[in-house]
Amino acid sequence: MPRTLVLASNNAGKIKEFNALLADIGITVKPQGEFDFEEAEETGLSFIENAILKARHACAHTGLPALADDSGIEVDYLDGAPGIYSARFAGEHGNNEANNALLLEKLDGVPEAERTARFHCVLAYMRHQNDPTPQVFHGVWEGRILTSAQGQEGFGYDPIFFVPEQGCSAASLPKDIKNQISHRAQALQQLLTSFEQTAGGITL
Ligand SMILES: O=P(O)(O)OP(=O)(O)OP(=O)(O)OC[C@H]1O[C@@H](n2cnc3c(O)ncnc32)[C@H](O)[C@@H]1O
Ligand SMILES: [Mg+2]
Repeated sequence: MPRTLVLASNNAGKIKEFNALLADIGITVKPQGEFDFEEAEETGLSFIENAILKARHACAHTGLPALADDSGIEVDYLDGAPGIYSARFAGEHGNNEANNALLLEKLDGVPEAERTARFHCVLAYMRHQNDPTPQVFHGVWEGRILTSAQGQEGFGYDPIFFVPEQGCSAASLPKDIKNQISHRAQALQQLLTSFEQTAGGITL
């Protein structure tokens, strides 16, 4: 089990969720923003490629094991878009308001049954920059796109992502509930199970 790892993300919402999810397992999580290096160019054409690329970049710049998360929302009516481009869907990286407004606009008038969508979270764990066996975990959270924003919790597309099994938007969920059922929670649970199952966990 690594003692310290660098979280290869600059997304404040993700960092908050990872800190909550990894709090009591004795791992010190250092967001990459605490180090002084430029973030990786996300040139991959899939969540997996981007997650591996971000993890390897963070390992190379810190010498620490790295955990990266590449995630996004896949909307069936848009043939899977915005997908890996979720962070910059409306053109400006991280402008959640613009991203959500554009998604609502593109689905204007689309009936409920055709508004299905899912969040993907791919985690890549790397022991070092030349790790030949990065561990990859993939969580998927099914839902649909609302016609207007609901709720104040979470981040990104949460206010317009309806979670059928909860009967509300992801942004209306208490943090601890989202952290039990989300795409990120599912992927992280797979990682923690793999740590436990590997003899003595993944070593530094
Ligand atoms: O690459 P890093 O530094 O981790 O930060 P980022 O925000 O660029 O992250 P991604 O490239 O993985 O893009 C993910 C986008 O998908 C959205 N997203 C991911 N997880 C989400 C969640 O749990 N709830 C709502 N939106 C989410 C969010 O808008 C992010 O901007
Ligand atoms: Mg990104």
